[in-house]
Amino acid sequence: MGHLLYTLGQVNKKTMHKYEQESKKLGKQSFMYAWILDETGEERSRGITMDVGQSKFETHTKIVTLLDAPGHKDFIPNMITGATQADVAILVVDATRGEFETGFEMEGQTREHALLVRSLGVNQLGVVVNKLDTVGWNQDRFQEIVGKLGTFLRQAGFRESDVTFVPCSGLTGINLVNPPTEEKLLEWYKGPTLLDVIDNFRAPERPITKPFRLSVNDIFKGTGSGFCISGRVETGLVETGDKVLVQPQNEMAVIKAVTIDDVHTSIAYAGDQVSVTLSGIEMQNVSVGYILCDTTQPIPVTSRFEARIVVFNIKVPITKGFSVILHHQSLSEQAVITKLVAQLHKSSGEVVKRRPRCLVKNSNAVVELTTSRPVCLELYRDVKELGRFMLRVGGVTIAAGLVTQIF
Ligand SMILES: Nc1nc2c(ncn2[C@@H]2O[C@H](COP(=O)(O)OP(=O)(O)OP(=O)(O)O)[C@@H](O)[C@H]2O)c(=O)[nH]1
Repeated sequence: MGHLLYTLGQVNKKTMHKYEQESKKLGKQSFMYAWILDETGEERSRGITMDVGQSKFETHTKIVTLLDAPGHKDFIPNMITGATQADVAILVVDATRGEFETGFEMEGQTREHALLVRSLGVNQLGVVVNKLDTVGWNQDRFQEIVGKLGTFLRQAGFRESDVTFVPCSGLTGINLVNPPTEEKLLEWYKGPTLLDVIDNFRAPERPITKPFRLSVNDIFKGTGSGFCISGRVETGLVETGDKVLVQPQNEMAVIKAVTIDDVHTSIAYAGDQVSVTLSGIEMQNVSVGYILCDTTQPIPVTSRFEARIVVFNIKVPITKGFSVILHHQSLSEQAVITKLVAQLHKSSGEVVKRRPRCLVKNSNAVVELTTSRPVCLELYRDVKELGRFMLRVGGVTIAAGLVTQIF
């Protein structure tokens, strides 16, 4: 993605030259493009993304916000933060022999990432089959990956027509932005570049007529009075001067300023990534994961709710009293599965068993959850974006869920 941004002119030559020199000094020159999005010293020295990097670029038909999410399994909570804000996703796999296989095995991250983005509501996917230069642009290798991953993605709930595979080399830049000149690739590939794939995504519909909700992803001191929070407007719209309710804190605040991409604006709509300056509330009373919302139609706050869950490939069956971490937007909160209400048929959704003793891998169920502190949730049928969540245990995602009832 760093190389794509550079080719699109989003990074100036001087900065790129600096990254090249500095990465060379550390013996990590091959990471010079990764440094465009990995900005912290630790990310650069370890050579991995840890937090969500954000940047912007344009295609023929769209202005795109890129959220570069970490791939390493230690940073899945950050990846979830990125994925919950995403309309579409690009899944990058390494075509090098052995590397794709490692990522695709049971414990690898390729499956988990694909399942997570699908469970979080992303249904259009571009799959970058990267590093094809390491296998001499071999068509059979590309097809092998398309075959294996394609089958898995269909099982994960992606429609075949919504998934596009694209052969690339992030290092050399081949087939990222410009049509390839590499002879070995041209022999068999006539498809889109990565930028074309992004340009061809359908723009999602924005729920701008629903009551205002903004999920807080970051909090920081601004330059003037008050402080700033950044996040995505999930539903509705927000204007400078608006009074908003900060939940679950149940405190009022005033929007002093709204900025999108560092430019002041008076109004922001559902789907916009924004920073807003808040006043009338103490900075320490706002946390990541909180929701700013409409004062007359506030978001429900609860510690007990019912949900339909899809259980992933777990080793230990889920029983009543099971402790989990609930991931909802940017929030992670301790929770307990307090009731196993019913086990459902995987495809029809009909109840196959009431009050099951346990839930095994790959099953569907209705459960009741209790969180240790109140959280902001919506019913999935009212606001999809705020009615979804993930459950994790010991660093592993065990289930994805939809809120069906709030108590
Ligand atoms: N040979 C080759 N190497 C590549 C290619 N793309 C990336 N690399 C190298 O792979 C390494 C990892 O690149 P990153 O961009 O940090 O990979 P990432 O997938 O973002 O990894 P995380 O930051 O952990 O999510 C760097 O040394 C890159 O130069 C490619 O197409 N061909």
